Amino acid sequence: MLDNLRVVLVNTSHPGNIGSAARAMKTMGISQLVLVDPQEPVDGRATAMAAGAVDILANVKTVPTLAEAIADCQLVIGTSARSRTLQWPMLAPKEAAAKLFAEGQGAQVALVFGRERTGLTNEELQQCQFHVCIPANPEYSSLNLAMAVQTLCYEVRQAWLADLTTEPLVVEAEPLAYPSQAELEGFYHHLERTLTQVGFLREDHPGQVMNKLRRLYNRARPDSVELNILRGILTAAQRASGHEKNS
Ligand SMILES: C[S@@+](CC[C@H](N)C(=O)[O-])C[C@H]1O[C@@H](n2cnc3c(N)ncnc32)[C@H](O)[C@@H]1O
Repeated sequence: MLDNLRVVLVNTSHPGNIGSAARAMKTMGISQLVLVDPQEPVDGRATAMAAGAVDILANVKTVPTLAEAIADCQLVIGTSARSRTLQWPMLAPKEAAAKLFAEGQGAQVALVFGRERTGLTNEELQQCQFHVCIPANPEYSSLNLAMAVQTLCYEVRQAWLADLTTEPLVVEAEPLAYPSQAELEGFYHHLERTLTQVGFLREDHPGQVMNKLRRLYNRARPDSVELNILRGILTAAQRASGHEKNS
């Protein structure tokens, strides 16, 4: 499973932190590192901090947007040191690790970390299905980026180790297939377009409706079949209101 887990670092400002994060990952047996629009590329400072984890840096993937980094992921968990205005489904580190481990057996999963100074933006956090917060000292809860990577990767490793020592469960039902992040984004675009076409959303004044709907669907976590039904409903609503499917 640990091969299906990717650690995503968004817009890092210091290459040394990329190296330290790589080292933290390698000690926990996790190797997929994706950088979203780093302010400085991997360089000698990153290599120095990575120590024996330079292989992770050699295989690092760099992409321009978070959407691209997580498009093929079935589960995306964002990390944050503080609570935001719009509350999102929150997991404790152990719960997040258990989910990443369970779903990572058959699909790509991601753990997303934010900028050293400002963390993840609300828009980035809203692209994640769950948030995880390391319950640190409330008076000083912001860990250094690589320390946060270390702590959460450690929890994932514990989930993996616990599984190695327990008897396999007898699985009777087919596991649910969840849509990828790209399919979910396609649904949200379709939903927003349809709600605008039927006059529920105002293009010039959309407010917080879409963010709240994202939160609602994140809570419900539709599987792939359910998402297709929802898209079918949207298409029918578009047709009934005289709009073409792709208009
Ligand atoms: C130095 S922190 C950024 C702090 C930023 N002021 C904020 O409030 O998000 C850099 C990154 O480390 C991770 N991090 C730090 N402390 C964390 C915590 N207590 N729980 C979860 N993630 C944490 C997050 O990914 C965060 O974006």
